[in-house]
Amino acid sequence: MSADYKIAARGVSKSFGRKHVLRGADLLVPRGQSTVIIGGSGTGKSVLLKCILGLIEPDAGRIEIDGVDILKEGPRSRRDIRQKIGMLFQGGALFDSLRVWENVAFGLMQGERMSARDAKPIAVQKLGQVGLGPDVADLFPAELSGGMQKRVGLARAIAREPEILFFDEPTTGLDPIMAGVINDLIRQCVADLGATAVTITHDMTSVRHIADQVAMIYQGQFIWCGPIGELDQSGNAYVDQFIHGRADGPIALQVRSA
Ligand SMILES: Nc1ncnc2c1ncn2[C@@H]1O[C@H](COP(=O)(O)OP(=O)(O)OP(=O)(O)O)[C@@H](O)[C@H]1O
Repeated sequence: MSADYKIAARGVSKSFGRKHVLRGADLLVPRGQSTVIIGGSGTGKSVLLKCILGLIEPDAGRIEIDGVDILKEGPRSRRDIRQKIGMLFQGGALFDSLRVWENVAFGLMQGERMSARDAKPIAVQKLGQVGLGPDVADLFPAELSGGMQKRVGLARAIAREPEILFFDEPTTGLDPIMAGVINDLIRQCVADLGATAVTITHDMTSVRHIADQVAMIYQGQFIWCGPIGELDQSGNAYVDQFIHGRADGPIALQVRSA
């Protein structure tokens, strides 16, 4: 049954001390589609992606990738599974001491043992895909604007053409035109490479542009999941309030009563 899904997270829970961040989160990610996770700040979206990536160990639940429960696998197998995933972290997470092209080519050179000579042209081509010219390749991250660093992070995520792509707020800090370019690129990765994409974003324009499926998380659980075409008629008051950015509604009431 899970084989229809590239990723199946079931009953995933994670607490940090007394803070219960994920409380039995269930998320099914269809193969070769673009899933977008929406939800308020601090609701556990990044923590869930990090659990799937194996960077955070959940307290309970199952996480299957291609039908394999990764939580039951040993370190080597987990590493192999992680190789399938390209990730754009929220802050870019670039290596300051490496040049831009070395950052982009990092996975190619470390994971696939490609020589610098072979990897550099691929890095330059990926930089081109995110709208950065070859002159940027030899710079260091500190010499770039925040938006440019984000695009470098994106080029790094897609460099190895992974089967799974995670994007944590890919358009935050970008101007609207560049955000459009990045949204197109995410769609292109899914359409042309057949990748399975999971994106976290607060940008509703982006949601409508890139999502096949939308999942909304609230208080550590997924409370609605459906095709993008049904988002406006979800019949869920929490979803409605969130997508329209209304101050009043069940979410605000929860905040006030907290
Ligand atoms: N390693 C950690 N140790 C302790 N607390 C953590 C850790 N990682 C995350 N948290 C806490 O878990 C909660 C959820 O964090 P998370 O980054 O998943 O939120 P988010 O939904 O991605 O929010 P945003 O939209 O603001 O990025 C936060 O309160 C955060 O402080």
